[in-house]
Amino acid sequence: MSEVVPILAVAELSVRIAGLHILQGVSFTVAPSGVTVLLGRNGVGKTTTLRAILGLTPRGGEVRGTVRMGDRSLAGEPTHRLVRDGLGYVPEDRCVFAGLTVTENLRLAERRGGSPAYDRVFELFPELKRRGRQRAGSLSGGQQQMLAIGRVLLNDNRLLLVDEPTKGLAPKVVTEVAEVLERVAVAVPVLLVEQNLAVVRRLASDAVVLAAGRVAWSGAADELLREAELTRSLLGVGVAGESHVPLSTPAPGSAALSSPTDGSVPVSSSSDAEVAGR
Ligand SMILES: Nc1ncnc2c1ncn2[C@@H]1O[C@H](COP(=O)(O)OP(=O)(O)OP(=O)(O)O)[C@@H](O)[C@H]1O
Repeated sequence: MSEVVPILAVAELSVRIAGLHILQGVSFTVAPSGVTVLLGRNGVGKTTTLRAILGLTPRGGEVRGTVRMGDRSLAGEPTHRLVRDGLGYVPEDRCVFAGLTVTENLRLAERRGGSPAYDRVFELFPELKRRGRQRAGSLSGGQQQMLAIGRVLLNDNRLLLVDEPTKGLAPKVVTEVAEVLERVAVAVPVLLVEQNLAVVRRLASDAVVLAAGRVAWSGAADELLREAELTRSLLGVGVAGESHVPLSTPAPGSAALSSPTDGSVPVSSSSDAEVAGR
């Protein structure tokens, strides 16, 4: 059987910011299709990993290691070039332009665009078409998330990096976002940071778990989710038969200061399967 060539290969990635050694030799690959999920307790460095891949480490930060997309090294490449060449990014805080309309937000993001691209986005998100003249700042959190995802889909992507798209959203909207990502991932591989294990269960084929600045586990997502003890030890949560799946316990030794009750905790529900629409 021929070996699957990853779309992205991260090797020995180390990031130091403000004296903190946040990533300490992280290595993993992203499959050329489907969803690879990056997991870990709060503050272990999931966002830092995505941002390092994109060349968005803050000024003064130190990045070591290699990142390759296909046969190309991404190290030292400016972010705008990576994006132009097909690395799409949906950031955690969505970053829509609040004072601009939905249509203006989409226009700003478009590199190639054209009506087929808009048709594709509006087919996935009919609401964006209906709300074209509404200011993005007045959209609900779920609608802003749809705009953030729709915006990146206006362009041709080889890989999408999506950071906690369901954070802070109501269960029904979590389901809608999961459905959209499922459809998106048919065409484009996705590296997804996600805290909601019901969404992970629905979408992810592969999983990478970070702990204390390193990869603590990687493999098939269903294997991780099947092993309650493994999930508990890596993520601090139980899965099988449990009603909800918060991953909000800071990693031991992590520099995280984030609060488990800061509103960013993953959605809880009497049925996590229900939350993810399955
Ligand atoms: N610019 C920065 N300056 C100082 N510390 C930072 C900076 N960026 C990240 N950190 C610290 O690095 C650690 C990892 O942060 P990161 O946002 O990558 O974690 P995360 O796994 O995405 O967390 P969460 O699940 O809470 O979003 C945290 O302790 C954070 O406080």
